[in-house]
Amino acid sequence: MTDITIALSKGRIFDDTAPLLKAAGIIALDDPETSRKLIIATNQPNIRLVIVRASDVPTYVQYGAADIGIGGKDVLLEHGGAELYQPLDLNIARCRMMVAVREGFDYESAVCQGARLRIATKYLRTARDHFASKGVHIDLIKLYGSMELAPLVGLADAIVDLVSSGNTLKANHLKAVEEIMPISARLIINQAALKLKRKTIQPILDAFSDAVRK
Ligand SMILES: Nc1ncnc2c1ncn2[C@@H]1O[C@H](COP(=O)(O)OP(=O)(O)OP(=O)(O)O)[C@@H](O)[C@H]1O
Ligand SMILES: O=P(O)(O)OC[C@H]1O[C@H](OP(=O)(O)OP(=O)(O)O)[C@H](O)[C@@H]1O
Repeated sequence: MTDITIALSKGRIFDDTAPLLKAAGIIALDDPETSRKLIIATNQPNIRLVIVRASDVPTYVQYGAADIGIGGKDVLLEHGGAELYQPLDLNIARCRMMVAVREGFDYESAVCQGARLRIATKYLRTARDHFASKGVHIDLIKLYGSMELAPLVGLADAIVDLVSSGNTLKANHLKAVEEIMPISARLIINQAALKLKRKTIQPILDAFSDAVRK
C-alpha cells in the first residue's frame, strides 16, 4: 500500500479537520494537543499525520515532505501556491481578512486625502496587493502575531489581520474598516504525489468532498 503523509497544524485546523479525516476512515492515534509527537500514526498503517506550524503547511507539501496538507487561504496566498494543487475548499476555520484601525481613527479621510499609511501585518503579500489595487500608498511593517497591539502603541495606522467573532478587535478598541476577503481552509496536494499516488489519494479526496458537502 502507498504511504501517505498529511500535514496539518494543531489547534483549530486539527479540531475542524478531525471529523473530515474520520469521514475518510482516518483516525489519529494520538492527540496533537496533548502529545509532543510531531509524527502521529493513524488507524491506517499507510497514513500518518505530521504536525507543523500553520504557515509551514504549504512548504511541506510543496517539497513533497507531505503529500497532502490542510491550510488556511491566508497562508496559501502568502506562500504563492508553487507545486500545489488546491482541489477543495473545506469550509472550516472560517474567518475574514480585514483592515482594522483604532476606534477614533478616520480611515476614509486618510485614504481620500492620499495619506501614506503604515500597515502592520503578518500577511505582507495580501496587504500589498490589497492597497495597490486601491491605489493607496503604504509602508508595511512585518509582525508575527498580536497585530492588534500595533495601532494602540503608535507602531501602525492600521493592521491587516483575520477577524472571526470580532472580540479581539473590540477588546482592544479597534474597528474593522474594510473586508479584504473571506478565508477558509483548503486541501492542498503535492502535484507530483497526485500523479504518482493517485490511487491512494483520490479516495481520501472523494471522502473529504462528500463530508464537506454534507
Ligand atoms: N479567529 C479565527 N477564526 C477562525 N479561523 C481562524 C482564526 N484565526 C485564524 N484562523 C484560520 O486558521 C488557521 C490556523 O490558525 P492558527 O491560529 O492555528 O495558526 P497561526 O497562529 O495563524 O499560524 P502560525 O502558528 O504559523 O503563526 C489560519 O491560517 C486561518 O486560516
Ligand atoms: O475575531 P476573533 O474571534 O477575536 O478572532 C481574531 C483573532 O484570531 C486570530 O488570532 P489567533 O486566535 O489565531 O491567535 P494568534 O494571533 O496567536 O494566531 C487573529 O489573528 C485574531 O487575533
